[in-house]
Amino acid sequence: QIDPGSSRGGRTGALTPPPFADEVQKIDANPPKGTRDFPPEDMRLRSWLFHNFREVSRLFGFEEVDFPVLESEALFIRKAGEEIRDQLYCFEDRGNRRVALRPELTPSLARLVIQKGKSAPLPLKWFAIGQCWRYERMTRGRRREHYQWNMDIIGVPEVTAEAELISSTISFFKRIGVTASDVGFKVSSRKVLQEVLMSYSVPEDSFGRVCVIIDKIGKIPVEEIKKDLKHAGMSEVAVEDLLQVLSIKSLEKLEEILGDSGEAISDLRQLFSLAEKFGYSEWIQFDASVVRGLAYYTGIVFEGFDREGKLRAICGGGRYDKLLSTFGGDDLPACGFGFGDAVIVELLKEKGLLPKLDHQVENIVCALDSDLQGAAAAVATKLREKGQSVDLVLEGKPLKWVFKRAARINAQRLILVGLDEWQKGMVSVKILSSGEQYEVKLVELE
Ligand SMILES: OCc1cccc(Br)n1
Repeated sequence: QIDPGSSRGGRTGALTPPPFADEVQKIDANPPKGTRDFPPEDMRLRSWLFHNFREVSRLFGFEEVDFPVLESEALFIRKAGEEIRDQLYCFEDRGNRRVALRPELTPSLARLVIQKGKSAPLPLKWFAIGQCWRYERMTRGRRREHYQWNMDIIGVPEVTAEAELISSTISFFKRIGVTASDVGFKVSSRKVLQEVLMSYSVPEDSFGRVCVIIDKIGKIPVEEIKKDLKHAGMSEVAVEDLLQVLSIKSLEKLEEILGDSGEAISDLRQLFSLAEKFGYSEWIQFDASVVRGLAYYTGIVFEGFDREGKLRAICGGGRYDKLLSTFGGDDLPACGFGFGDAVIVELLKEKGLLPKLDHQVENIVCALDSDLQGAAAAVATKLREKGQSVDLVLEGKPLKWVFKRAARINAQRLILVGLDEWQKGMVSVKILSSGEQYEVKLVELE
């Protein structure tokens, strides 16, 4: 609030710099590199997206949770060489604590599950929508923040949990007009990998690291993949054999290699059978190469992709049965997915599925005389108390300006408060789409 006595107090006062500013410093109006503002038109799209995230979560009986954007850095320190670690947005706070802007939501969810302990009866079905951060070198011009929708089921060891989660993402796609011709899910299990690595006696503690390397297949040259795998302790033969297995695209072929008695095959067979019952078989396919880039997955993993192959993964997730115990919690089975807010919008643009979302107001209320500003406020309040949206014109403006604003905000009705009508307890109403105009008693204004 500027002191009315100051040089800027009155509307007509000369616009000289206020006494407290030693110099006028023009700030950079853009947000920090890699981050976005959400002006109204973008915020309407984001709100529409989040509304659909929330609606699907509600339909699946999930409860919303949230966590701080700032977490202890320790939550994300894993030694598997993940990209998410290299790009951690971390710093030391004024209390000399190592903290980080969360790069994902799952570790926070695991922390909250541990914190709640037995007070949160299993199974937990929680969802969250939160902003996640990474410090990406801007040479790649990529974003440093995005919003992620996460759905997680804690306490269910059966593959029914993964089948339910995939069903929820497909429900989301269908709600916004995306079909199985646009998007598919590659599904596999890290137990496939585990069974191959065990047959070559690759140490268990290399597992996470090997998964992170394999997730780079298709993103970096295969020679680099092979070099990294050998560096992670795999023999030449093991590497060749593993890459052979990862190229398998059918469960029958996989069974030939792994046999039909392992957990990997049994989990996958059960998942594909459940997909049939859920009615989404056309959306999913087995693809042994999908491992996802997070070290903590231990079983089924899945990834939503655009069938035209133009975009990065749209969403992804899987089972992470060991994460809670690595945080010192109980050995609880868990699975979940993350669904970012950016790639999906690129897909909607590609498919011409962006919704038309205009700002809309039911009423614009305007006093025809400055002495009636209070009366106009009373009319606005009455309508708002009836649940109607009102844009109240807050200053004396010519009618031409009012009509222009009414058009810009897509107002349905213009309500004019004029002296003659007001003295009769009436206002004049104009339906802007038809031009119909009438006077109505204030007490009867609906
Ligand atoms: O999908 C990985 C990720 C994490 C944080 C921020 C952004 Br943008 N992307």
